[in-house]
This record gives sequence, structure tokens and C-alpha cells, in this order.
Amino acid sequence: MIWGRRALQHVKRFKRLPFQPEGLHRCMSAATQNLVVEMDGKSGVAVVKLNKPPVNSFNLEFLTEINILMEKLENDKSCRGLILTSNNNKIFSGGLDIMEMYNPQPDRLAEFWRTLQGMWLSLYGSRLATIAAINGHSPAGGCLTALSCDYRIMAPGFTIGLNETQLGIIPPFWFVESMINVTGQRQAEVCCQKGLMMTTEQAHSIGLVDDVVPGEAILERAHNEMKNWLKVPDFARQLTKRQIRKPTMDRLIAKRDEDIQNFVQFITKDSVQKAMGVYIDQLKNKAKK
Ligand SMILES: CCCCC/C=C/C(=O)SCCNC(=O)CCNC(=O)[C@H](O)C(C)(C)COP(=O)(O)OP(=O)(O)OC[C@H]1O[C@@H](n2cnc3c(N)ncnc32)[C@H](O)[C@@H]1OP(=O)(O)O
Repeated sequence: MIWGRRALQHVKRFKRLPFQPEGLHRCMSAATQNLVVEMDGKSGVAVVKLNKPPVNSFNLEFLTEINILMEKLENDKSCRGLILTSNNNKIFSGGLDIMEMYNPQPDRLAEFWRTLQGMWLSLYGSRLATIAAINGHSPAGGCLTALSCDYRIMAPGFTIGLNETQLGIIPPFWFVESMINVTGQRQAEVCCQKGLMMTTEQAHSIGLVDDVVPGEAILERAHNEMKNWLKVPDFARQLTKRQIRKPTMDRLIAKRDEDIQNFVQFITKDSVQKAMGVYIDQLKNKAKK
């Protein structure tokens, strides 16, 4: 496993387990501040658990950690698959950290958005087979993260969706295209315009989620599904994925700066800031009740 110097600065604990029973050898665990990583060198599958309380919301630092980890896994020739899940069995991810977008410093806001673009580009375009084991609620940026994987397994009793319009926000074109590419144009039109947060079952019925499995069995199911994906020769799977996803990725790459400018301009509008303030108050008041 290759650990870049930059990445190592973020790693608090990384150890080869001293003794493991047969079948678990070459298993490595690592933790950054907000990520728990278990790498099984034998199968080449890394399980990455989002671990940023309270709701795994993506701020600049968390996105940076994820990007560094993705780079490390991409460069690790022994790694073939990634299972992305949450260490919190109720919330996969609460999406983007709303505090990044409230009363922001323009420079940091721009950097935040560039880093989110980077996260999406590396996950959506990953050479690895990627499975999201969605073991909790997954609104907005959480849904985008799951949409970026190759396969989604979700536990019942939770909700998922691109709910931006409900917050008075327009989902960027690459969020919407990620949804279209998974569910098809008609379903994406309905879901994105209405900002629907769907139950696991509803998400399954429109193909947003591929499989529904109880939370306690979700990782086992993800590992079994991963075996199927890894039966395909890597180069054939990778080049096919690239062929399918490249046009969507190229559209963002070509408009990256413009997309950042649009985002900064939109978020810093007085009306958007006001609406954001109301939304944050609602969230905080709900949490107090
Ligand atoms: C052009 C512009 C494009 C912008 C695209 C935007 C994409 C996004 O992702 S915007 C963020 C959208 N996310 C949400 O709207 C989710 C809001 N949160 C929730 O719905 C819920 O919190 C939950 C389902 C994720 C979890 O519910 P629950 O377990 O009941 O926890 P609480 O609601 O009590 O929340 C605990 C704690 O966490 C804070 N919090 C929740 N979500 C966020 C968030 N996205 N960012 C920052 N902080 C968040 C919440 O305020 C509570 O904080 P405290 O009151 O300080 O405990």
C-alpha cells in the first residue's frame, strides 16, 4: 500500500494487525481524523467508513481527507474495490456542511466547492469497483456520494435524495447528471425538480438503489456483491466504466472554474443567505426538541 507524504500527515493510526487468523491476514486498518479504513490485502477490498460526528457532513477538511485517501487507494496497485459506508448506523451522510455555506469567506467557499468537485471526479471516475453500503439517511451531497459509486445497497427505514430545491437551492448540473445516469431522465426530472427525499423502498423502485438489505447484513452483502464485480478483468471493467462516465466528467472538467464562480455567486446572494439562516435555525431547533 502506498501512503503519500501528504496523506501520512493526516493519518493518526495505521497498523498491521499483529496476528490474524487464516483469511484475515494482510488485513490493515487505518484511521484519519474522520475516516476509518480497513484494507484487506488478500481480496484487495478497502472498506471506508465515514466517521465525522454528528452527521458525516462534508466540510472542506473532511472532503480533503477523502480526496487524499482516494488518491492513495487509486495508487495502491493491490486495491481493486472500495466499499463506502458510515460508522454511524443512522446517517450515511447529512450532505454538504451547511455551515460552509452560511456567512462564508469567498476564498474558502471557492476552495470548498473545488474540493467537492475533486471528490466527485475521483469517486465517479475511480478505477476501483465502488459500492455504497448506505446504512442511514443520505440527503443531497450524501446522495451524490452514493450516486458516484457503481452499485448501491441501502438499509430500510432511511431516506435518500437530491433535496436541494426544497432548500431553495438549484442542484448543479453534475449532481443532476449523476441522478439521470442512474435512474434515467424521467425519474431524475421528478426527483430533482421536487427535491424528493425518498424512502429506501421508493429509491429502490426507481433504481436509485440497487438492493435493499437490513442494516446488520449490509456489509456482508456488499462484500458478496463486490466479489461479483471483481470477477470481471479489471482493465475491461475500468475502460468500460470510463467510456460510460467520461462525457459527464468531461462536462465538469471543461466548466470547473465557471461552476465554482456560479456556486460562489449564488450562495453569497442575500436572499440565499437569508434562506440558509432560516434552514439552519430549523435544524438546530429540531435538534433541541
Ligand atoms: C448551487 C448550490 C448547490 C449546493 C448543493 C448542496 C448540497 C447539500 O448537500 S446541502 C445540505 C443538505 N443536507 C440537508 O439538508 C440535511 C439536513 N440534515 C438533516 O436532514 C438531518 O440532520 C439528518 C437526517 C442528516 C440527521 O437527522 P438527526 O439524526 O435527527 O440529527 P439532527 O437533525 O438532530 O442533527 C444533528 C446535528 O447535526 C447538524 N446538521 C445536520 N445536518 C447538517 C448539515 N448538512 N450540515 C451541518 N450540520 C448539520 C444539526 O444542525 C445538529 O446540530 P446541533 O444542533 O449543533 O446538534
